Amino acid sequence: MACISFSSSVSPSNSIAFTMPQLDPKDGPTARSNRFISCRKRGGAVRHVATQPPAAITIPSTQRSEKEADAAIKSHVAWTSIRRLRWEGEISVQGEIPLWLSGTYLRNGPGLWHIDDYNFRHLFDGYAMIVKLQFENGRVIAGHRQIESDAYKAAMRNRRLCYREFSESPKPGNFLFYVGELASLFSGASLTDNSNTGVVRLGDGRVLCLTETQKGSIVIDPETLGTIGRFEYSDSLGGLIHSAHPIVTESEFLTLLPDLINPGYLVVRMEPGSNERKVIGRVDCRGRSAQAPGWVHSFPVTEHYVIIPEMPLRYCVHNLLKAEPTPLYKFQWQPESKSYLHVMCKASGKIVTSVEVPLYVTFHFINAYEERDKDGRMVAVVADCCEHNADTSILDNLRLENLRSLSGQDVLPDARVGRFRIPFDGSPYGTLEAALDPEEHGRGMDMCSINPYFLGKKYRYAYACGARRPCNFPNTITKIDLEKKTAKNWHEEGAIPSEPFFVALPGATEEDDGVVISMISQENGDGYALLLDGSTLEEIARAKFPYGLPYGLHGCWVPKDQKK
Ligand SMILES: CC1=C(/C=C/C(C)=C/C=C/C(C)=C/C=C/C=C(C)/C=C/C=O)C(C)(C)CCC1
Ligand SMILES: [Fe+2]
Repeated sequence: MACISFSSSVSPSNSIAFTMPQLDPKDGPTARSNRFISCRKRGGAVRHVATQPPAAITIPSTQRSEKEADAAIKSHVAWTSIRRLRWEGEISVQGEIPLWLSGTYLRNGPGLWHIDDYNFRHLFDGYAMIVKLQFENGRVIAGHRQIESDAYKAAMRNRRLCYREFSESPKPGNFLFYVGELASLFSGASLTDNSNTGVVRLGDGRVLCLTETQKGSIVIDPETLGTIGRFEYSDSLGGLIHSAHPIVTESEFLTLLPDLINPGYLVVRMEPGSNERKVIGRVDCRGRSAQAPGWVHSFPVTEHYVIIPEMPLRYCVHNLLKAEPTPLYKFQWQPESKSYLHVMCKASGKIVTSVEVPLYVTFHFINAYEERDKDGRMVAVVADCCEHNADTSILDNLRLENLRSLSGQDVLPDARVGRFRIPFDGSPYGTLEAALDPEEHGRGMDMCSINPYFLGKKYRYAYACGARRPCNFPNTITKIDLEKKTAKNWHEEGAIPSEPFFVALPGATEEDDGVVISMISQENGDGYALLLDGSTLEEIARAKFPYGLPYGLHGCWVPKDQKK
């Protein structure tokens, strides 16, 4: 296998060497209390020195600001670009992996945050990298690979940014250089297809990497991690963007398409084996003063309903096309437009209720369920999310400069499990409260998963990343008990865990019977895959990677024999 390495290293002469990967034809078509049940001290150096220094372009540190240079030296591996385009190999296991765990965990996320000496600004700008953990008979084959989106390939070929990323925009000259027509600036052609936010396995076995642009839906091979090609939606629904988190089950793919022209949302459904989305229904935005729909990074469903969030953090068409970054990137905060939740019947597409709720900021809904009275009549919908206290500052917190330079400082904004209750008695208002005392999880809360069997049903447990303060980023794996209103937290000093992903024991009778998988980026530059017991949150096993892992976002599970 071709392993092309590049470095972001500090040489003794105090100059910073950056070498970027070049596409190689061989690479394919291209409460500090006893709630913390585990806490190991791991010290270590934080200098990152390239193992295979290829022809490096050496840039004297004087060409970069002191702050940037300092951040590059001290940067945690979680915020450091991956050094190799791809790798695969067996990794050794400490502990015991249950033999029933048979299949592949895939995790997607940004892996490359620079082009030569040009450094990206934001965590969400990085070029997508997919990581796999293939579990078989207690062994683990691991690997990673860059996703070959058009945006990534164009950047590698032209050694410059060619598409609009989350916070980065190509200089007009660069874009025209690449695409060549001014009209494209206003057509959406300039938006990225860098599918770095998540990965889903469709009911028919196809695996898609996703971002918020529809064109950024990319089919990959779950075994080789190779990019197969763009997932072409065969309908004519149009539009540029969709929710980054469709609801995917064995029988359907549900998603929301925000309408940026006539503010509203289409709720659409796609069957396994098909590329055609069919409209279930449409809801118009209620925020009268707003000219755009609220950002829908994710949304929840119950057994019979789709919940459409209309958040006061709204898309901004103007910002989508602006060359320079704006404080809220592609969005604007419009509290005067208020917050709403709309409830659509999955079967009829009709809006059954729409309520105003307190202002909120969420990226990730956890789950939702229907509350019924003793006669089976609908009383309310309950919807839970990782809620940022109606404060958008988390987006700024996730700028790479902050992540790299504020490590150990207590700057992570507070978050909670926000529980919405949407009454079905005709009341125009819903409520939003913390589902448990946020101190239980250190007032950090994001990157959640549940037992997928409980999707849309009354549930008790959620797994997420919480905080052990002081910290500038969530640094615990937290199991939330929504019934007892308590949390158990796993923490290791200096470690940054990625989203804890729950895999249920086949035939389990308890909701938390299974394992939790997370990938850990360590302070000393190393990384490992971690398996926790879903019930006790005790460590079952860990398997060390031969290199440090950059932070990743969301994952999915591909059971064995259902990969294709
Ligand atoms: C919005 C548009 C785009 C890109 C959107 C992207 C890449 C959004 C990614 C959002 C993510 C990963 C949110 C995760 C939040 C995690 C949090 C808050 C964790 C907090 C920890 O405390 C483009 C595709 C660039 C263009 C169209 C519009
Ligand atoms: Fe997400």
